[in-house]
Amino acid sequence: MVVIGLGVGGEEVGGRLAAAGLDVVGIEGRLVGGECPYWGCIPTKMMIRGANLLAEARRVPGLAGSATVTPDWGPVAARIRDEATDDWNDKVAVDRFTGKGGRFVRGRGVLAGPRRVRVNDDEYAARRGVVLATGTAPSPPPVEGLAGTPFWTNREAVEVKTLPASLVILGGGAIGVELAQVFARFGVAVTVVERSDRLVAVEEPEASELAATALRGDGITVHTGATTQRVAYSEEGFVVSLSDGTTLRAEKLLVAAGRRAELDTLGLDTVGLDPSARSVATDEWMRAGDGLWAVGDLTGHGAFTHMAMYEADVAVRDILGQGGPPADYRAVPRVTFTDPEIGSVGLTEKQARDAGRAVTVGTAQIPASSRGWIHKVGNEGFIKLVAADGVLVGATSAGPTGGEVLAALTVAIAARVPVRQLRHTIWAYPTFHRALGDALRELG
Ligand SMILES: Cc1cc2nc3c(=O)[nH]c(=O)nc-3n(C[C@H](O)[C@H](O)[C@H](O)COP(=O)(O)OP(=O)(O)OC[C@H]3O[C@@H](n4cnc5c(N)ncnc54)[C@H](O)[C@@H]3O)c2cc1C
Ligand SMILES: NC(=O)c1ccc[n+]([C@@H]2O[C@H](COP(=O)([O-])OP(=O)(O)OC[C@H]3O[C@@H](n4cnc5c(N)ncnc54)[C@H](O)[C@@H]3O)[C@@H](O)[C@H]2O)c1
Repeated sequence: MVVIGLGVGGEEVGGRLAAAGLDVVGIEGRLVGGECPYWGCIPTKMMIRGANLLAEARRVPGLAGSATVTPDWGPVAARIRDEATDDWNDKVAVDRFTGKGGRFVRGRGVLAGPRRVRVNDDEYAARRGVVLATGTAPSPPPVEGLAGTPFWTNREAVEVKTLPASLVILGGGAIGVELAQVFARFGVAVTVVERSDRLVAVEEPEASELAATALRGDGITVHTGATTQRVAYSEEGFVVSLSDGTTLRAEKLLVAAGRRAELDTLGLDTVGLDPSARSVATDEWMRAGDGLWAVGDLTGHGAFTHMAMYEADVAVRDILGQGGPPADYRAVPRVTFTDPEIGSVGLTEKQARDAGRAVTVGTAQIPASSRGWIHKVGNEGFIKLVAADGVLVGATSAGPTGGEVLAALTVAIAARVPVRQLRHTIWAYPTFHRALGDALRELG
């Protein structure tokens, strides 16, 4: 086998196939492990951990005495270097892969025909096949003046050692809102510019509203429905002009306006696939063609580490002929790690209605629950359930532990637990997840 891209998905596929005794060549252009450990999930969640500690300390007055909070980015930057990324060195990860029997090649792999891959000046012919796992890269929007300026992507934002005084963020999706809150809580003057009419627009409208309220509560200026007309850069920093006449000035500019799979340079045409496509289409066994599999971000099923791991598992079982269930995307969970956390799984109410389902909805507010009331400051959040044909088809769990509460909802959707059974389930008192019972009672 040849695996192109040893990020989250590729390392899992390549490592497991090598450990099973197959002859595996793994090709990686940057760092083995991919975006998640070096510039994604792990370092950003370390940043969020620091930011949330500051926010909790600021909540001490009125509940537990007084606290003097002095933010310092130093420990966060050090932890990212020392504990998360080894200063962006992947020796440990490369050794992990070769230790399982894989052959590692550093370079950019390109398909050169069915079961053939070119990398550096070599060409590899795979007897079994090729796995594509090349992920996604930041995709800056076509805004006049932006190209050529030293704007940040998530990579520079994670690598920052000294915080700027001010920051404009283009994009209010998952990256934009998570990092906006982090930097604001460390004292940066942050402005978020979002093109669509709400933040985290893939989520329920109630979640977008909650995110906007939370960000504004952290002193962040939020512009939604905003068109960025022009970006200019000089020694004094960035000037971002919006089409409504607003001019924003900031020391740094973070572009978090989406990511895309770089498929045009992957040689897809040599295996009969469209190099201008946004994603690589697969069947339910992650097969993209004869002797060709694709896993992770580039399949377009959801750009999450747990999705890359899930698809890697399906592909490995298919390649090794181990059987088990094929890919099922009914219960894909996702968590945006703002404070409050916004977890969701399955369909939104609108998606379910647009699919022609006869939908019922139930909601409960976390502050109105016993635990929310006890928690007091920082208790914002809600549960929203979307049901059709007697089972849940979608749910949102937002709150101080929104991502954790989501687990029960993911199981309910994945296992098609009947709503009538959920209604008669005992939810421990006084937990945040007990609000599920309230939302179930509201379900029409
Ligand atoms: C800031 C940020 C925060 C995130 N937070 C979360 C989170 O909290 N939870 C979550 O679930 N997900 C999160 N994600 C998403 C998560 O990082 C991705 O979904 C995950 O990394 C996808 O894994 P992958 O294997 O598909 O791609 P990647 O991890 O991107 O790996 C692809 C690898 O392929 C390599 N490559 C590309 N082209 C070639 C080529 N031609 N030849 C050789 N190598 C190549 C790349 O260098 C890369 O190492 C976050 C992402 C970002 C950017
Ligand atoms: N907690 C998590 O699981 C997590 C965290 C971060 C990232 N991720 C993954 O990484 C992916 C990429 O994150 P992202 O936030 O870059 O993308 P995104 O697609 O989630 O959000 C991008 C946002 O930018 C907006 N936008 C696009 N062009 C714009 C412009 N010119 N001006 C202003 N706004 C503009 C879009 O409307 C959208 O809301 C996510 O989809 C997610 O799957 C996951």
